[in-house]
Amino acid sequence: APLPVPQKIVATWEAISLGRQLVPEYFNFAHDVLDVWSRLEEAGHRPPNPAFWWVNGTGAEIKWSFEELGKQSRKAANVLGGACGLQPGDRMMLVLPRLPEWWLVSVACMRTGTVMIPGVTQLTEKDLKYRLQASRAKSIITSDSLAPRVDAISAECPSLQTKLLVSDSSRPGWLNFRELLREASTEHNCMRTKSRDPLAIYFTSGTTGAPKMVEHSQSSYGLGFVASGRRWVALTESDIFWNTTDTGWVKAAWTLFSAWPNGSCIFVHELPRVDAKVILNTLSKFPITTLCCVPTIFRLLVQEDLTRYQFQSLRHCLTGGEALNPDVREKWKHQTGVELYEGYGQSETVVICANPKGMKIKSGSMGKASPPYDVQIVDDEGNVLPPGEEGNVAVRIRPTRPFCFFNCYLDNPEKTAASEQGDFYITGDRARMDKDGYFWFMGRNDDVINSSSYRIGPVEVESALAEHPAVLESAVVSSPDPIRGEVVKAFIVLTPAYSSHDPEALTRELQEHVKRVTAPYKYPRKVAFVSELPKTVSGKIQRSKLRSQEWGK
Ligand SMILES: Nc1ncnc2c1ncn2[C@@H]1O[C@H](COP(=O)(O)OP(=O)(O)OP(=O)(O)O)[C@@H](O)[C@H]1O
Repeated sequence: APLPVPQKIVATWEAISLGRQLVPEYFNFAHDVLDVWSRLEEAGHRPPNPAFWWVNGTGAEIKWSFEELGKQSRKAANVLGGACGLQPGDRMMLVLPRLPEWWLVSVACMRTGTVMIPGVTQLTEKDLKYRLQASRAKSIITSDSLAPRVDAISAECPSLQTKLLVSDSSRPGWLNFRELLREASTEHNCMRTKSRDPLAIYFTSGTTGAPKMVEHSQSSYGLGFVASGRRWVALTESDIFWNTTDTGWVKAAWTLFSAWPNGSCIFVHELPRVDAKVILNTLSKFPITTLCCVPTIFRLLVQEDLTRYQFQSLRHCLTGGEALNPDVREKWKHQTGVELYEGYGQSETVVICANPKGMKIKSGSMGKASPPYDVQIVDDEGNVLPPGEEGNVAVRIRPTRPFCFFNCYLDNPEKTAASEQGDFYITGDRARMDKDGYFWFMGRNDDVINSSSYRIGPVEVESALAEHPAVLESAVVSSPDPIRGEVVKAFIVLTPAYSSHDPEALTRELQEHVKRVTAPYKYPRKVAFVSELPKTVSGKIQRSKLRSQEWGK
């Protein structure tokens, strides 16, 4: 029997996403995906759930169908092309809290061919100046809290022509986006972009040297997540997908490009700060079917009494961005009945490894290579290593560079070249692959500890510590030692129940515990109890900060 219309259309995108069908020469996500869903919705091919659902936790709510999203984003496109004076190919910084305007402006950028540069709202004046200068952005859109920081540096950013404010009040020198949007026309002709045209630029977090600009194309993002959205995120047109990520992080784009091609609803909570109870209450109150959070948040959630909540619609959970400790996955699954599916990727890529729904999970593994990527473990010369051996996680880019891959590090051919070795792109992460094709993350290259010629991955030690009831979370790094050169040191945040225990006795107990659950040489010879761990805005543990502190550099 012929497939119903939406399934047939999505199947075509999925085939492209999997590398089984050629990427079309022209592609624009707004025109070729969102406007198509608008028509499918109108023809009754979609349940009546919204395409976008935003709440702020204090009663305000916004729901848009694909039709309404189309209308609002065409208005927004007219603001960018009109008052804002943006031409196709111009760049715009997009730094907003989790406000509906972030999604509107993202789509408006697609409609006008504007290259968006998302950033997090924690950017300082210095960060903003660096980003505006390096990217030569013509425009920036932000909210009240960041506007003064932009004003302080905008004179030093000669390319910056317009500043757009998302606010109910006005500010001298700024265009008011909400006012302009109200008056804008709903008629707009979508720009006909080529698949290879730039769509977005992301600044890496710059843990090593100045942040680099990662450029993605209309198709790398626009079509690169359809298959993983279907298989790993397991989305269909009746799903409601909540990812708690900050808008400035690639995960917000991953969510957009996974959910909307599959006809799913993107759910957003403004979440001014991460609060476990707010997250759990939101999951109870709204018919969210699919949840994605970084492991840090799941670590917080499993500390709560989850049996007090009823998640009526929740059926699929995901995590990624850093390693998931098996203990956290088990606790979540045990208390909610819902499995936690881990994925792995980078700003430079789409999903590199994942645990698609239904695949057997090996606890502690980040899953198998996600097609169309050919993922291998290679040595420093780019030679493929056999199963079981530790090496660099690498994605094959020769003879064929996957379409769903970054174009380059902008204005930085040396860095682009340095990220390649033989036929591969080198991620900078260390792992091994087992004979069944599952990948086991060890750590970032720089985070791996060399102690008395043993190589120790921090994640394994942290996961061992996580199994002990005293440990809320931990970061394991190398620390100098006069005899061994370097040793394992664990920075540990205790659970409330253990916070007043005798630190020396607890240190010994935790050391014995690690010796019992992993190879004894991996145990932390040094232990420090701390009240919190340094983290990036996206919630990742910054081991490099602790390491520099240990080594005094
Ligand atoms: N499931 C996972 N398990 C372990 N690590 C992960 C996982 N998912 C992502 N990561 C880590 O996150 C990295 C990608 O993160 P991202 O591209 O956001 O930039 P970043 O590494 O935080 O920034 P920068 O490259 O500037 O340091 C991966 O290379 C890996 O180290």
